Amino acid sequence: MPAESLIHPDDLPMARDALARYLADTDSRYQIQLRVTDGQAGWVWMRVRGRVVERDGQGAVLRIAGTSLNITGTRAAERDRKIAAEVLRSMSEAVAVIDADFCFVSVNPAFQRMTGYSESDVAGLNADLLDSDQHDAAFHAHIRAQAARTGEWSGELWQRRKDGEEFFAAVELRTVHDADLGTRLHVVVLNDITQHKRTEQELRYLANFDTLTSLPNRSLLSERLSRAIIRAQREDKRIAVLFLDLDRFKDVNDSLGHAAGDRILRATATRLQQTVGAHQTVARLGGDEFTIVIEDLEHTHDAERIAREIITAFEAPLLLEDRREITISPSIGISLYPDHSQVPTELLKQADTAMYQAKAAGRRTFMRYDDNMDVAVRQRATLSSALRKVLDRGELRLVFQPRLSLATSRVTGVEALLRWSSPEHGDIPPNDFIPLAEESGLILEIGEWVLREACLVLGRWRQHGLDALTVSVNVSVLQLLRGDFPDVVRRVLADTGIPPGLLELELTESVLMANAEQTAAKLHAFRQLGVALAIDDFGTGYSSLAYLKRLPITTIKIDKAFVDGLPNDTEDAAITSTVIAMGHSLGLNVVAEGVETEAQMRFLAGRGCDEIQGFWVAQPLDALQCLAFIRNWRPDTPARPAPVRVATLP
Ligand SMILES: Nc1nc2c(ncn2[C@@H]2O[C@H](COP(=O)(O)O[C@H]3[C@@H](O)[C@H](n4cnc5c(=O)[nH]c(N)nc54)O[C@@H]3COP(=O)(O)O)[C@@H](O)[C@H]2O)c(=O)[nH]1
Repeated sequence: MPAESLIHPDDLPMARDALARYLADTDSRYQIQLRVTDGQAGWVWMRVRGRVVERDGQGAVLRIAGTSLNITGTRAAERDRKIAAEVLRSMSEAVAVIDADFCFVSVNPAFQRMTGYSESDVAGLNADLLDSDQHDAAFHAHIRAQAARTGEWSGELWQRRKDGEEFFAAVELRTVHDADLGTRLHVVVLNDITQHKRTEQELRYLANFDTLTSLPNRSLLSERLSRAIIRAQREDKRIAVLFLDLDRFKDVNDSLGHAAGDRILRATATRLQQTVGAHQTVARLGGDEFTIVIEDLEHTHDAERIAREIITAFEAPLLLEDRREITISPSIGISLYPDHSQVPTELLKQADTAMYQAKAAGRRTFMRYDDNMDVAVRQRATLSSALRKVLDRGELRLVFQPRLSLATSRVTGVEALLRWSSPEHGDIPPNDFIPLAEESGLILEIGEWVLREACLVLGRWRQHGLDALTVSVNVSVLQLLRGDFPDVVRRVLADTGIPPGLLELELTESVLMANAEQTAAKLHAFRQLGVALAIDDFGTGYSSLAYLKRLPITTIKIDKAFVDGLPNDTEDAAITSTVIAMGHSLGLNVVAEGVETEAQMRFLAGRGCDEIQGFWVAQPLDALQCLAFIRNWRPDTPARPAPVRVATLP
């Protein structure tokens, strides 16, 4: 027993107490651990053991003998072991100690939480029970070989839990030498990073794919196009970039609602991928714009063939997820590597430009890029901005083309046709500026002006006694789908005093068919007003007889394209005869457009066509000329007077 002066003051009470208890026979042996000064600066831990070696006659202790052992080193090692065990126990990372044969020696609680295996489950078993099938045997063998050779391995790999579920783990393996066992042990630390990996994958997906259609987005498209160009350069191949935009998608979206719009976009994505095949890149750039990259082109006309196939594929209605069917057509622009550019962004821009030209050419078609298109695009932009000022500057006017009844030889009505005479750009044909007005939405304002002006002119003519004359006004799809067009018509009729039965609205066949459901309601509203409804350009769309029957149409106007070949072209003759018969069977009035010759007129009269319109009767005339024409017209004139021509744009 060391002298009390040498014992650490904190340990002295415990040492005294232990001695007292031993002497009182409470404890059978005397054994304590305490700090004792070594006489220098520090303290050493001693294990002190003692026992009574001499007593007096009354049994009182006279002498205790014992041993003191310096245990400073052992206590430090013990403390380190305890700390290490506690650290292992409380770690969130799973730790497994495995032997040189890769069999488990011990695992910590986090290992059990992560893998489902407790220490007793795995003790002595090979660590390959965690191997997942996501990696092949060679991969696992490689890790073990490296661990055995270098004493370390770190990386990420799939592991399998006790319940079979797989998890993605970040693994650190270090080999340590166990002096006690005289062997090498591998300490393996595992971190479950499955969630992290999923988030990373989701972020990568979001950065590269369009969430609505699951197609590659603009960023992945650019990457793929760049890679395709490198491949094509190496293999001396061609690439086509097809830029596709759905015709009038905005109107459909606005009228059917955005949920339906989303369904259309998804169905479009599927139709496109099915048409071009899974190996070609179909991407969505946003809105209703899609891009297709066709690799390994043999000939440039292969790109056009594919564009044609896409347009044909869209002739069949898209079946939406809610089982609704909708027909929508695409316009496609094509650019080619290396013919047009070798730069991805340029190719995309050129295909986009060509797509706009396809739209301008009447939609539902494709165009191959050429350098002149850039000039055309600039011209369109200039015209577009000039168009914004037409109404304020009074640059618009109407011309009127008479319509003749074949039964009575009387002029029954006129079609109002819009003209734009710009001081800067000259006379611009409606086929050039109406699509621009539709794109910008200006057609709503312009269309209302046309309607009001046509009714005002008819009102003036009625004062000259032409009180049975009708006026037809062309209506753009945008007017029909957007806003309150039936209210606009009602208001204009009320303001101008025109009886509703004298107004006819002309709608093109493709407009009616592509937006059948939404337009039907509006058409019924017009019919309730008493306004007549004509299908313009009949035969150029895809309307079915059954469908026509369901629409409250009053007139069919046979497109000029079918009249042109009359009377000799057998196909045109058959088509016009059928349309006339079909129209009559549905109780409709049939008008033939673009009649230019007497022979055409006689053929149509022979087939019972009700009315004709065209240069043979008269070109479109300004209001005064037209009034004069109608008033001078003699139904009983045996020989028709020479057709009226105007010097300016018809
Ligand atoms: N939404 C609106 N569209 C309009 C309006 N005004 C015209 N248009 C549409 O523009 C297209 C071109 O029209 P236009 O250049 O006026 O041509 C018309 C006639 O001039 C022409 N026509 C008539 N008869 C003959 C003929 O015998 N030969 C011949 N070569 N051309 C002829 O046809 C056009 C008539 O078109 P349609 O409407 O189909 O009856 C045209 O699509 C117009 O609809 C407007 O105010 N709003």
